[in-house]
Amino acid sequence: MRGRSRAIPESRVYLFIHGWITERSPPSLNSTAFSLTRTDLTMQILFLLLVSLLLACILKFIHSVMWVPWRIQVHFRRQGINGPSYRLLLGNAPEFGRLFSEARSKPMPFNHDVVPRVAPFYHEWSRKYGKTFLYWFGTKPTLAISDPDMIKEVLMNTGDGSFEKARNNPLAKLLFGQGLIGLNGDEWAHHRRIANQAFMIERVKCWVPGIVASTENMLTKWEEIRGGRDEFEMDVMDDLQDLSADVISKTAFGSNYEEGRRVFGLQEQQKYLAFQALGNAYIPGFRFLPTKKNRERWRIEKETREAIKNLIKTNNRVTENSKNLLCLLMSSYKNGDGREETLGVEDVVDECKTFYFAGKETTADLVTWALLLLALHQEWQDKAREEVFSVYGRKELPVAEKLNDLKIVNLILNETLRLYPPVLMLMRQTSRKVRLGAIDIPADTQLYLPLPAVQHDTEIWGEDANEFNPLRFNKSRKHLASFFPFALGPRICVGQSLAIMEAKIALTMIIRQYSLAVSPTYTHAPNLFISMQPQYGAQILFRKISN
Ligand code: HEM
Repeated sequence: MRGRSRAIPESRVYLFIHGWITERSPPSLNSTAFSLTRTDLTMQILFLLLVSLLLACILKFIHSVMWVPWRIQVHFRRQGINGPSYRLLLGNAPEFGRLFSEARSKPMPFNHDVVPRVAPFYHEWSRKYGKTFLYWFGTKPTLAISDPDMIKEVLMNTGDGSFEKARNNPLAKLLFGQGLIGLNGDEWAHHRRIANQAFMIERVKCWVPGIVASTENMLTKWEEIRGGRDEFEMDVMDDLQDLSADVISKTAFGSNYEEGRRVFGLQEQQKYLAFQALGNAYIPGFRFLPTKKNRERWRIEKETREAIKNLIKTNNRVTENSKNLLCLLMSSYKNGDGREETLGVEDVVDECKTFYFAGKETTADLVTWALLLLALHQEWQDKAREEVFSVYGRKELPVAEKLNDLKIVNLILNETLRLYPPVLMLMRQTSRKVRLGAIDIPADTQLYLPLPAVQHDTEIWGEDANEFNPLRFNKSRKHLASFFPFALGPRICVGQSLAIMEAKIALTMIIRQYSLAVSPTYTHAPNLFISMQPQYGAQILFRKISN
């Protein structure tokens, strides 16, 4: 027995236990051999740790990409909610992409049944699975809900954390920084209280002369293009985007608006870089790698922030700027419990980026679609022009006090926002388990509120839901959440009054000067590119109206 026990030395016992049995001769018990044994032991422990770590990762991976999605899918199916099946890792992203490319591949007749083109996945899946269905964005479950009562409950939720803004891809932060659009919780509430003060209607009215001046500049350019002809054709999209950028720059930076426009030029470059990245799958951490495009993104971000900070410094010295957004955002306000609140410089920089991102394309889209609709529906164009003549005459420049008298223009803008809402994707996220109507929704489920589909729904709007009929806004609506182009509730668009004011002024000044017709070169193809835009431009024939 003694001989056999000596035949298996201590060191080999370890090796055996850990499966590394070798034919090495037993080391003698001198100090070198002892330290070698300790090294081996450390290696063994490290190896064990690594194996355990790898196992844990594999288990976590299986848990999050297979078990959790399967369990959530079953959870919804038991409640009668179906949808396209979850596919490993990618979810329904490939079908989502395919449906969009198919929809974009061909134009449509000039009617207003645009949902199949701008929300093709909703169109397809709601017909197969019903208006409430579950789909997967990668491993993220997304519940589409179109019942106006449920939408109202989600949007009107006042910050108990049940329905938060869905978290953005970190790259999107390059576009709007840590501004209102991407914030949640107390930080959002703090920014929002100050932004609400800055966008109070009385303040927005002060920006009217600036908006009128920008529109006049645009019309002077159009007159140069006309060059004395009776009729000329123009794609209005780019000019209306420039007008919108000009207006935001003026409202934000007052007399420094030229420098402001340079900053927004940088933002425009950033937008294209960000969208290139957003088009690809997001790889965590990739944005920190010094690739050529990332270095370009960082450079633009640095330059933008520095330029806005310089504008803030200049702004503080110029007293006539006291009405601009920058100044209003830098001011302090008393909150509900009487405490003074302010935003820091970095916060103001983020908000300037946000306003540009949120306000430029959206407002330009509204005016673009309104002009196209008026060009198509001549009877409404005539009615709107008559109203403009009766409110402002043929020469008077629009003033804030009379904008509310433009009732027909208002109906037309509402009907435009119903049929062609600039913002198409409204997303929320449950931060905890919640009950919505009769549905139990687990935490971390995204909610897709199909704004265009609800606004075109024949069950809500009647058989003529896809017709252009501004008069429908003369009657009161049954559901608050059947029309929500600016969202609803606490997160309603902060720039709504500015957008409507700009759209009214632009329409007024354009239709007073020109009669419009749809150009034969126009191709109807509403498209989701950040917001709803005409894919091939908005070509309109303009005919000068003699005074
Ligand atoms: C026709 C033009 C516009 C439309 C249709 C529009 C639509 C919307 C919608 C639907 C939301 C809610 C998004 C969501 O909750 O997911 C929103 C939020 C927002 N909009 Fe607008 N918007 C327009 C113009 C503007 C303008 C001109 C500005 C500012 C200059 C602006 C600034 C914002 C901001 C900062 C938010 C975030 C508010 C918050 O979360 O508290 N928008 N907008």
